[in-house]
Amino acid sequence: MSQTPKTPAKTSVLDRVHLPSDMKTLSDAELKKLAAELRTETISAVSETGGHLGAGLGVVELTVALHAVFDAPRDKIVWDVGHQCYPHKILTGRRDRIRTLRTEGGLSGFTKRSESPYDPFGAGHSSTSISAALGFSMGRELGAETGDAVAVIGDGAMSGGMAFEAMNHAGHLGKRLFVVLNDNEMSIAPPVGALSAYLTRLYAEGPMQDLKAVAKGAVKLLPEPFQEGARRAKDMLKGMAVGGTLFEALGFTYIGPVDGHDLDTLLPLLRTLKARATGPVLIHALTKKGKGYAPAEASPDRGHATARFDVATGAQVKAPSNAPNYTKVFAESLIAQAKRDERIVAVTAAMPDGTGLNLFAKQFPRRCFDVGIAEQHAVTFSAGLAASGMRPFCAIYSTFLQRGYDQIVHDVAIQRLPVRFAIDRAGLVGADGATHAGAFDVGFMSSLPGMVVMAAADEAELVHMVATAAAHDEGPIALRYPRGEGMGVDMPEAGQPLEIGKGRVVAEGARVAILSFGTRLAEVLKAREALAARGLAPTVADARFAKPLDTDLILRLVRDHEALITIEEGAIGGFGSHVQQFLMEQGVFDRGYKFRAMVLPDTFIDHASPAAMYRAAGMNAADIEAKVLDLLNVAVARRA
Ligand SMILES: Cc1ncc(C[n+]2csc(CCOP(=O)(O)OP(=O)(O)O)c2C)c(N)n1
Ligand SMILES: CC(=O)[C@@H](O)[C@H](O)COP(=O)(O)O
Ligand SMILES: [Mg+2]
Repeated sequence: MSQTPKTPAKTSVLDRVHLPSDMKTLSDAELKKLAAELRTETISAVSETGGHLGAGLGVVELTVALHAVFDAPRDKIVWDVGHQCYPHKILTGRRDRIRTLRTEGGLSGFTKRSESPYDPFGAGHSSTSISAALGFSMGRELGAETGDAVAVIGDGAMSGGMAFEAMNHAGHLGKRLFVVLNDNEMSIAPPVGALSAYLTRLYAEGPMQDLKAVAKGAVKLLPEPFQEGARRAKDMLKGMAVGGTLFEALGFTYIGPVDGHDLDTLLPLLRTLKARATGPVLIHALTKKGKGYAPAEASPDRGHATARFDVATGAQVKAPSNAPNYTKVFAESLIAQAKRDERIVAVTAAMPDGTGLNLFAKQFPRRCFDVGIAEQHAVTFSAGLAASGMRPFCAIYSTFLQRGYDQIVHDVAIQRLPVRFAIDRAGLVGADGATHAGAFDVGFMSSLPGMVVMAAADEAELVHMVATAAAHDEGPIALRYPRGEGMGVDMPEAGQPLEIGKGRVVAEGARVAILSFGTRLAEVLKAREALAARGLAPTVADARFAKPLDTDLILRLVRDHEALITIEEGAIGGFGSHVQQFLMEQGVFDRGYKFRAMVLPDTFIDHASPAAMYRAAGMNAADIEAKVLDLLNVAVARRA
């Protein structure tokens, strides 16, 4: 294992590199030095900001080699997911802002087109890079002013269906395209699946190839004088069970596996390929997640993501928690339900820790499935499980569930199968920003006939909602809950199924009613306190369900109040829209009734702290208070 780097470090070569063009005059020896300095700089930056660490450390040499050989931004280097792009950002004119990563107004933690011409394609979700790179490649064929296209994709992301759809198409088109498969034998958790086993076999059965042996794969691509030597290298390797068959069958020239940390291999290989390749090429590079930083290398997720940390010890600076987080409450509630109902099974798409299903898997290893980064499959697989008589909880972050929408419609909802969707990270997530915000699930789930959609107002409600989902055999049901800590409320001994489609009144008041869906309830109650001080305490209700709506409750609130406000942490087209539609059909607006729906603004909110995002979204107690006062035509002093 490598040693923890000492700081402060000298960065004499890195200091001379402001853009990749500055690397063109560096010798290979200097490029090696650059890689070492880049690694130190990455560790130092992430220690101050927190963020994705392990993936970036694993691609330091690849990043240096790609930028040394290719000509970005004319050549398009497309990073899959984008969580490994911090070293790339440092080399592409953003070193001076690298310590602003993932903070308000600072650099994004992913690639982002609006941030730099060196980020030709934005990311955050996985398995998109080959499709995007192929788009650039074909754009060039059709006359677009662009250079080579290079996709850098991890072994985890390669398990996503889109990657294969893209390779299938690229192989068919047969045009020049580079895919670097960055194989570190890790996703966030250890990778699962036959593909992962296949990749392992590719190098377990044959040694890692040095440049000479790599010529086996690249033989057609090497300059004529070298081809004979390369052929000999190939002959030497004959009989060795070196693979690449799958990729070759898809129409790619397969090269590898090569040591993705060895610049003596990477640089000449990429130079040769850049000079000679004509069709699609896949370079299989073996790397280590967390490479070069002992605490990251030693961590079970190889340092995937981290809070701020002390570089010398690796100790992370974490805020103390005051309440259990929603993910853990979900997992423990599900375990309790699964003890009573052996039909309950759980499905995650490569996020066992993130969804809490790692805890479920410990208790019920045979009843928990990690399907890899394959949300579409996760949904239809769950539908199949449900059709077989099982009762699957398909636990997927809101943002990643977007991938499986047709499957939710076609395979689950139309067939009314009892799949239970546990939608974690629903709402604003903070530092991961717009790509990871759970903004749309209420809209896309509650527009489906027969779907039951719940949102937990606090962690105790979540326990009851898991019980509700477990008891709901009639069709699909979804429960949403946010990232992070609960409210610190008293927890029930056991979850009790809620009556489907019924909300609850939390506090009686007058004139205005606020109907909350989800965890903004706490802010609503804060606003109520402030309004009470003015003698304007509103009635507050928790809808619990966006579908079916509690129409009795809504009509009662309308009947007894001058105005109704809904609030949810979701985009336009969700709970508030359904309430509005209902009231419209009832003719309530014909009488000039006052109604407002507080939803996330119609913009993608950039990364920031959750508090700043709520401020930007106008979702805080002060905003709710202002909305009530506005509806009641109460003049207030303008806030600074
Ligand atoms: C569609 C989608 N699902 C899940 C994720 C969460 N996620 C981010 S990185 C990652 C693992 C990626 O593994 P790999 O591609 O091998 O990259 P590595 O971190 O190993 O470098 C996962 C599951 C995501 N970003 N996008
Ligand atoms: C890159 C990626 O998609 C994940 O690593 C994501 O950042 C995880 O988010 P959580 O921290 O909310 O699990
Ligand atoms: Mg990986």
